[in-house]
Order: sequence, then C-alpha cells, then structure tokens
Amino acid sequence: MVEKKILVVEDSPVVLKVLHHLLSQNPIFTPVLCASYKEAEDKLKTSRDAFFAAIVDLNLPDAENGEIVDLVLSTKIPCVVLTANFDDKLRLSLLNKGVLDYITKDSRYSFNHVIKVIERLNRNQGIKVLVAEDSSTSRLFIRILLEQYRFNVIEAENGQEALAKLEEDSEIRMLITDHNMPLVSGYDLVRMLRFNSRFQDLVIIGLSAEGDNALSAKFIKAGANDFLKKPFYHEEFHCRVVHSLEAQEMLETIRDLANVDPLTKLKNRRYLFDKGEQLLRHNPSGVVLAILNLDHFKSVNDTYGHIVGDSLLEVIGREIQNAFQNMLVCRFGGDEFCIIAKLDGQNLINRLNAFLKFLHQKEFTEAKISLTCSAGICCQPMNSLEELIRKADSNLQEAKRLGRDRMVTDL
Ligand SMILES: Nc1nc2c(ncn2[C@@H]2O[C@H](COP(=O)(O)OP(=O)(O)OP(=O)(O)O)[C@@H](O)[C@H]2O)c(=O)[nH]1
Repeated sequence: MVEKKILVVEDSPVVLKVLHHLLSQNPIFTPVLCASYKEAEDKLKTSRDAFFAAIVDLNLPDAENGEIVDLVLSTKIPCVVLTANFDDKLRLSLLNKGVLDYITKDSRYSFNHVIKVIERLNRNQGIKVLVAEDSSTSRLFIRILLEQYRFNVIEAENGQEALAKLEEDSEIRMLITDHNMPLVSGYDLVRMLRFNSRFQDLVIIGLSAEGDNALSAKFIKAGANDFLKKPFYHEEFHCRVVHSLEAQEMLETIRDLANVDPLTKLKNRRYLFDKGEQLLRHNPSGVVLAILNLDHFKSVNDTYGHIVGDSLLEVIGREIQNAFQNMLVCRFGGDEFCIIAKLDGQNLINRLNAFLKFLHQKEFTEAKISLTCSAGICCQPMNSLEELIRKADSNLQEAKRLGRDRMVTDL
C-alpha cells in the first residue's frame, strides 16, 4: 500500500485535531499538520516525498489573505480550501486559480465533505477517462480539468478513433464526447456503444456547442449518463463527472452484492446462470461443469454447531477457489459448489482428483474437522446450462450412492 501524505494547514487546534482524526481513519492517508504558513512552507521544502493533496485554511496568523493557496498551487499539489468565510467572489477567484473545492466550516458535515473530496481524488487515480473532441484546444482544456482531479486521461480526435481506443482498452471507465466530430459524431458514437453489451457500464457524458437545444435530450435518449453545454463552468463539469461516476459505482456495488454469496464471498447461483449461459452461447462444445457436495455436512452442524459449520463452508469455499483458479467457482447453495470452465474435460478431472485427495488429508478450523466431498462432472457437449447441471447432478448422486469421497464423470 503506497502511503499518501496530506498537507493540512490550519491554525485552529480543534480543526486540526478533527481533520487528523478523520484522515487517519483511512490507512492510506498520512496527515502532515501545520499551524502556520511558515510551517507549511518548511514542510513543502523539506519533505522528501510529494504530497498527494492539501487542505488549507485561508486566514493563517502569518498569512491572512489566502497566500497559502498560491504557495500550494505553485507546487502543483491539488488544494481544497476549508474556511469560515463564505464569499461568492472569493470562491470564484479561488476556483479560477485551480482550487479543487471551497468548503465552508458551517457544520460538522463540512469536515466529512473535505475527506470525501480527498478520497475521491485517491479513487480517481485509477480511473481512465477518454476525451473525444476534434478541437485540440477544447481537448487540452478538458484534460487539464480532469487531471486536476487526478484522473488518468486518454484523448481521441474523432468518433472513430474513440471507438477504436475503447475496443482495445477495456479499462476505460468514462467517455466525455463532443457531438460535432469528423467520421463518427458524438451522438452516433453513443448509440453504437450502447448497442454493445460490453459498453453498458461505460459512463458517458456528451458535450455540445451552445444553441443546439435538442441535442441534450438526444444524447441522453441514446444512453449518455449526462450532458454538458459548452462553454461550461469547471465546477459544474467536476460535479457532473463525479456524480455520474458515483452513480455508476453504486450500481456496480449493488450488482456485485446481488451476485455474491455473503458467507463464502464466492459468486452465487444467480451469477452462474448468467455467465454460464453466455459461456455456452459462444461455444457449447468446450464447456465442462462439476458440482461438489460436502459429505455428511449435517453431522458437522449437529456436532459442532452452525457457527463452526459456517466457518467451515467459508474455508472450503476459499480452498475451492484456490484450487480452481481461472474458472468460475460458485456456491450453488447449502454445502454445494459448482465449477464451470471452458477446458479440456480430462484436465478438470485431474484437478478435481487432486482436490478430493487434498480435502481427504487435511483438517479444518480450530475444531480440526476432517471432511470429504463428492463430485459429479459433465464433460459432454450440452445445449444448455440446465442440461449440463442435470447431468453433473445425476453423476453427483451416483458418487454419493457409491459411498461418497469420490467423483463420477461421463468421460
Ligand atoms: N452451517 C451451515 N450449514 C448449512 C448452510 N447451508 C446448508 N447447511 C446445512 O448443510 C446440511 C446439508 O445436509 P444434507 O443435504 O442433508 O446432506 P449431508 O449431511 O451433507 O449429507 P450428504 O450430502 O448425503 O453426504 C444441512 O444440515 C444444512 O442445514 C449454511 O449456510 N451454514
């Protein structure tokens, strides 16, 4: 974990204490506290590593007129102002200088707001944003705004180049696109992207020149998350970028929660049906599936109780995931797990054999519980996921009938 130093310049000991406390809650941040301009100047001169961001007060005992902002910005450190003064003119002049945000100390939520801005900066570092815009001046302007917020920026000069960059780089999370571009317009680009399921999670913000009133609705109907009319004010730009990104992140968190089993943290049955069908649709002949069921698990619960039973399921889930890396491993339900992969059947059989042997030899949890497992495998080409599961399940029943701690396959 790379530690990130946050410079905090504030003459009130109480505010310093609160910010120190809030920043320290995130282990990645190391607050460096200064009570005056002079102290901050010394820290900036002598510090060996760069500061990740700065939180500053405007009125310091030795610099009462916001001089600290110029000092911090001259070192290219992202700067957030936390102040008791609310002055709209001052706020505008600070934002124009390049301050990220201007937050007034009017409630205890102000402090949480500052921390949120710093945490957002930290998350932005890993986020790739593609800017599609034919005017090099506008492209540079948007790049500067995004880089202030520490986004990782990539550029495209027209819609076609943007499409090619998105196709080749699956890490691009956001597209900011102008409409009037040669080859492929911004609107057509959005339509093409939203027709492709690969780009469903891409956050898209459309841009257009003033006077084109119908375009905002067209962009949004085509699937853009938001829209901005040029010229825009950079505070609005940042708010819209961050809001769209956070809405998408929340959607993804909810979707992840819906696809994950809370006990083992493995993917769940719902995810298996979703992804398994997709896997089969591409090429049904190479897909193999195994169902694993723990033997006599009821007696574990009866003997040691459900809490121990739960931790055993967690441990076994981890072991299965380790043993079958690069395959889709799910908790199918209860004490049953499922593995699906595009793989040579014999390869899966060999790995399952090794896993059953490993289980047989080990003891698990503090209670040193011995456990075995039975498995049914289907390696034959099937037309649907349901058929694959039915065949594997019937082989699993056969493995149980033959005495457990074994596998039955159709190879
Ligand atoms: N602790 C715990 N137990 C669970 C959970 N889900 C299912 N079980 C238990 O797993 C046991 C499964 O038992 P059975 O299906 O009867 O089979 P078994 O005892 O494993 O025996 P065989 O499968 O026939 O070898 C039941 O006692 C369930 O209560 C869970 O999330 N936590």
